[in-house]
Amino acid sequence: MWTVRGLVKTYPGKRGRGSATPEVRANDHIDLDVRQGEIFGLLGPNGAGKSTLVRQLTGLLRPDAGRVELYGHDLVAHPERAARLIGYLGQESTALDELTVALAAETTGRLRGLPARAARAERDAVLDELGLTEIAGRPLKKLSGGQRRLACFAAALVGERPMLVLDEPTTGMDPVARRAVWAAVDRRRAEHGTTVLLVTHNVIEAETVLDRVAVLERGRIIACDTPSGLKAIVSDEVRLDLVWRDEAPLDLPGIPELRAAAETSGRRWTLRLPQERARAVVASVTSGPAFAALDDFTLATPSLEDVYLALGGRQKGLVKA
Ligand SMILES: Nc1ncnc2c1ncn2[C@@H]1O[C@H](COP(=O)(O)OP(=O)(O)OP(=O)(O)O)[C@@H](O)[C@H]1O
Repeated sequence: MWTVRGLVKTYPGKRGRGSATPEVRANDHIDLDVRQGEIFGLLGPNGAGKSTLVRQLTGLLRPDAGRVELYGHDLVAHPERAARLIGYLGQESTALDELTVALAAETTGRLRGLPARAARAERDAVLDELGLTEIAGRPLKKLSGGQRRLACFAAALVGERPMLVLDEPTTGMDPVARRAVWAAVDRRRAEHGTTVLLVTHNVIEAETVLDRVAVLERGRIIACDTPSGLKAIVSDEVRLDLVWRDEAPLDLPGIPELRAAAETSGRRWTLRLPQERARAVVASVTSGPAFAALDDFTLATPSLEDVYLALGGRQKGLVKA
């Protein structure tokens, strides 16, 4: 339904004495197929090229090379057609900031071709659905970050589109607002077969809501599958976190070897180990003198972040809760 082939985007470098910047290949031959009715995710660290990809898929940025087709429309040749097919929630909301929550939703509906009465009816229904009725009269710029994000999401829903593109929709939201977002997405999927493309850093959310996910790293897709299919890559591994009370007891046998294998952050050591080995390590640090130096430990099954690292992802901080 959404077909992307060989998409390339390079931002030119800047010349300048002492401040020259090199060109950036933000998308490097991307191929992608998003299917009708699925929630498809783009996961990757800062600067991986997610927003650049999304802006090309929505007709907002022209690719240097490649094809983007949505419902048979060529969006590279006809980017203006994207607006009729896609409800887009970008990272910034500046265009709506001066408006009240109600007016932002209503105006979006009108811009999408709804008659005045229908735009008002949809506005009221969406604000009610998302629990925004009480703050409907307040300007977006006077709301908290999470409230503003929810209001922009509400506006993106008015004037129903078959495709929703959401760039980090739940950033800054509390759990109640997050749940409202995912319930609204689910409802549209069940009632209208809406397809969703979701950009996220949040691996926990990704594992919960996505049908399939593409992992981006420096402009390339390094893996694409269901969350459980991706996790099968590292299924024999577990993550062991050790938190030391004070200094780690490096004088004890085995501890220096653990440190060499661990990713360390202050008193916390994170190890990704085969299950057998993890069991042996837990047995050794929870008995004898090492235990006295240990403050806490946790064993966890792999997350998409572990998959990202196993695939050769280099940047820490994929997770942004
Ligand atoms: N307008 C621009 N001009 C020059 N370089 C850009 C521009 N926009 C993005 N880039 C660069 O292109 C690369 C990809 O950026 P992009 O915003 O697509 O990444 P992202 O995965 O969406 O990151 P984030 O998670 O931080 O939003 C980065 O190296 C970024 O610095």
